[in-house]
Amino acid sequence: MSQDDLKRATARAAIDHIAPKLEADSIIGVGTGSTANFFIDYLAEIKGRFDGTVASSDASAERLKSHGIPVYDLNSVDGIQVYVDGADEANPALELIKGGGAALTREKIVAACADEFLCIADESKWVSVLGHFPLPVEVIPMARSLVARELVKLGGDPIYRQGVTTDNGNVILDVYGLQITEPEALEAAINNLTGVVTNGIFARRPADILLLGTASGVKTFTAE
Ligand SMILES: O=C[C@H](O)[C@H](O)[C@H](O)COP(=O)(O)O
Repeated sequence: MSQDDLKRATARAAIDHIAPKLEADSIIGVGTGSTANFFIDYLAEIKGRFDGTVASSDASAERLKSHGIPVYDLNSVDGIQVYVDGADEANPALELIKGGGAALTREKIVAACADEFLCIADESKWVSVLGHFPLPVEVIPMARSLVARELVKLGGDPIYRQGVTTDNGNVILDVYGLQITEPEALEAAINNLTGVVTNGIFARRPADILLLGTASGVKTFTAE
């Protein structure tokens, strides 16, 4: 089975998970990335069984609209029933690293609004300790060097992601070399640096459920 097959399987499982709970006024939060894209394509098969979506990126909004699925501004909806998104890493507490596609800030905002956060990922994303994947940090452009120096003091090796501007007009530093043994503390410490918009650790708001695509089928995890 290819990695894409595993992503498709977990995206399909997400549809099976949410479909029975949908109502005519349901709003679904939709994430960003290749796994989320498979989810969007399957979501099109059940459009009309929910009201619409809130997207975590311009790219996902465009893909949703291309399928004729309504996309709302977050400020115009009362709540989000479920948020479905991929991840770059997930640990047994369902804490995540996200932002490989530079969408981390809007993803974190939509996740924070959601009653349930359903993470969909292939088994390559499963780790015991977060940090092998370089941690994305969204930074106000003029603060890039300042924040990079502070990240070095925290033990990381930040690399500027050349040529990438986020949907919010900011830049990304990818931080290598972190062994994230205390995700919630590091998430808070990095977010507290002047010039940081947010970082890709999702520990304050971890996933509620992880659907992990494996060679032996999709496995369901809840936080330990
Ligand atoms: O910014 C991007 C998001 O955090 C993605 O959810 C994450 O990078 C996983 O993407 P993919 O499903 O393509 O592996």
